[in-house]
Amino acid sequence: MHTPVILLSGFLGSGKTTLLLSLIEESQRRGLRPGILMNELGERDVDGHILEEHSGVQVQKLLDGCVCCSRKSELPDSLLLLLKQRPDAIYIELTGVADPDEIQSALLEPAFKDRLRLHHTITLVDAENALEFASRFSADKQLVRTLRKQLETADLIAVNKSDLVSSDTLSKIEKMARKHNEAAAILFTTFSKIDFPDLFRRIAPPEPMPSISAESHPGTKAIRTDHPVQPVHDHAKHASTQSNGSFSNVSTVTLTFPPKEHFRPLSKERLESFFQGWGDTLMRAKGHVALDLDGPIRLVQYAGGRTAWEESRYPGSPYLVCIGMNLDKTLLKEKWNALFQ
Ligand SMILES: Nc1nc2c(ncn2[C@@H]2O[C@H](COP(=O)(O)OP(=O)(O)OP(=O)(O)O)[C@@H](O)[C@H]2O)c(=O)[nH]1
Repeated sequence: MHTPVILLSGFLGSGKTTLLLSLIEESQRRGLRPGILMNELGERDVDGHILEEHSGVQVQKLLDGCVCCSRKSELPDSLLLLLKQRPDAIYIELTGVADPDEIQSALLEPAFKDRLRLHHTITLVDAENALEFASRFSADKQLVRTLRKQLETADLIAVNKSDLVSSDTLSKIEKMARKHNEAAAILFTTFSKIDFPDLFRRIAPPEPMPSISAESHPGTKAIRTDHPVQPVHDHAKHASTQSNGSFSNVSTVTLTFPPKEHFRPLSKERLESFFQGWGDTLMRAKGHVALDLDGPIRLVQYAGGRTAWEESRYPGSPYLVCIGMNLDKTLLKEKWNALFQ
């Protein structure tokens, strides 16, 4: 029997974890047992903790690098571990700078081709920022190419964060996505809410369905399912550009909080302007942070230039993961330390 696999792709902060959480919750409602694999660029597992906290599921994690290149050799073992749990489906959240092609070809390796089938590759697009990506990241050709590959390889493109933009912008994004992918269904989503009944068809074994259609914007096409995956073997080239477990010019820095005696309370506004101060070089920040010594730990998410705050039950020491392009790590750490002086 082939276990269906859903790949979740899309740039940093586009809404992959939000979608994964919904997929898990919907699976639980349907009595399905999913196996989850999360890949994070950073060495700390912010998203895995969010998922475990909200859904109670165990998540298989690959941290500190990208599963499509520097962590690629670990993918088979992770998949085998997941298969041992006999899941009804496997959901894999890729990093924001991963090329889904590489994972699709890994599923065709002899160890998996009779055990796994690609059910969907969903690429999330951050509607508020997607139109500027090519010019904003023009210094990093490989990143721009990867973002294009994320569109090209999807069979479902979810233009997410559509609450933050006008319908005119959505139309422009649809055109841009269509230019790279003629066949994918294109949906417009808020908080990654996509049409679950369609997505879940053919995961539940007793419900065979010949084809799947997506609730879509006018002009979108049906989702192709179980589409043939062509092996692509340029990951060696991809991996050779790696340094410090990061993709091209994208790297991560984990910031920790000072000890009690050096801790000075931090306001939300100060932390938000710390993020803003880096301009486009800081693409994403997320972590479980402490604003004062006796207050609660909070989850902070900086993505696409916006900061969101949520409650957190994270039991460990606070930290913040920063992901950026050409990040000056020394300066970042210096400015971080200065926040507490
Ligand atoms: N306004 C708005 N915010 C959203 C939407 N979808 C997700 N977010 C927020 O955007 C932030 C990033 O969402 P995630 O789901 O963590 O994005 P991601 O793609 O998993 O991020 P990485 O794994 O770091 O690449 C979070 O604060 C979400 O709550 C949306 O449709 N509208």
